Amino acid sequence: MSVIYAEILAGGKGTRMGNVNMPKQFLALNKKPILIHTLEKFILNPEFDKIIVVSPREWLNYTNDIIQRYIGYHERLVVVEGGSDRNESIMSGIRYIEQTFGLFDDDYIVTHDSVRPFLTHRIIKENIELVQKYKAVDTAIGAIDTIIESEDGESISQIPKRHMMYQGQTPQSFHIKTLVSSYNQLTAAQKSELTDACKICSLSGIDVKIVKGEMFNIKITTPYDLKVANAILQEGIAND
Ligand SMILES: Nc1ccn([C@@H]2O[C@H](COP(=O)(O)OP(=O)(O)OP(=O)(O)O)[C@@H](O)[C@H]2O)c(=O)n1
Ligand SMILES: O=P(O)(O)OC[C@@H](O)[C@@H](O)[C@@H](O)CO
Repeated sequence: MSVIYAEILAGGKGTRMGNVNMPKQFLALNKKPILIHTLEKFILNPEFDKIIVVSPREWLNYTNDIIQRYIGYHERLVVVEGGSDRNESIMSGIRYIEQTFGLFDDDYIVTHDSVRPFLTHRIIKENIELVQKYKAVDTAIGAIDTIIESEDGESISQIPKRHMMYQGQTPQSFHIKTLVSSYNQLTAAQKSELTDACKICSLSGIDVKIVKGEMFNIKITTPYDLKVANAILQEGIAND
């Protein structure tokens, strides 16, 4: 019997959001913290046995307070301390699972950026379905613009075929033991270059399947993104 965990990544500082008084995942979107918008999507899916929120150490109490205020006590929800970078935060949540419940061969985890509040129930459902078959799943949208690669930021090194290019989103979902064993094989240098979690598996030669994302499943990173997010809400663009 599979156990499906959700891990909501809220352990960042949000530096690209500029001079705000709190990490961006706690900023209000239509009078409710971004994190709460995201959490509500996961709570609505009964397939998650546990929903783990990873938060910066100095914001743990605040995270629990806003959950209490906007959601109330929820037996499947738990807040634990994140890590020094995004993948260390993922591993921190997995350490909590191992220490609290143990790790078993049919344990899976759906990891998601807390600052992507517009993910849909379809995306969640397809991640849960595919990860139990294929061990690693990414959520991505086909590139709209032509992607160019530049090694020096001044001239183009190559222009890949656009129809083969995608932009990664989240959720990113994994067979937990596969993710952990792949991560433990990486060097510090390999880990430092990662900007997502699926590359942990692809570097180990594991086939990572793709779930189709949505253009509106944006990651709120800069003040511009926050304006876009408000427009998405006001215009009712994000539909399930
Ligand atoms: N140590 C970290 C770093 C990031 N994240 C989470 O990973 C998601 C995507 O990361 P990003 O958008 O880069 O968030 P920040 O690292 O907070 O942003 P910045 O790079 O601007 O500081 C966010 O929900 C963030 O909270 C995390 O859980 N733990
Ligand atoms: O931590 P950062 O926000 O810099 O990057 C995270 C992104 O890479 C992640 O949200 C997806 O794009 C992964 O495909």
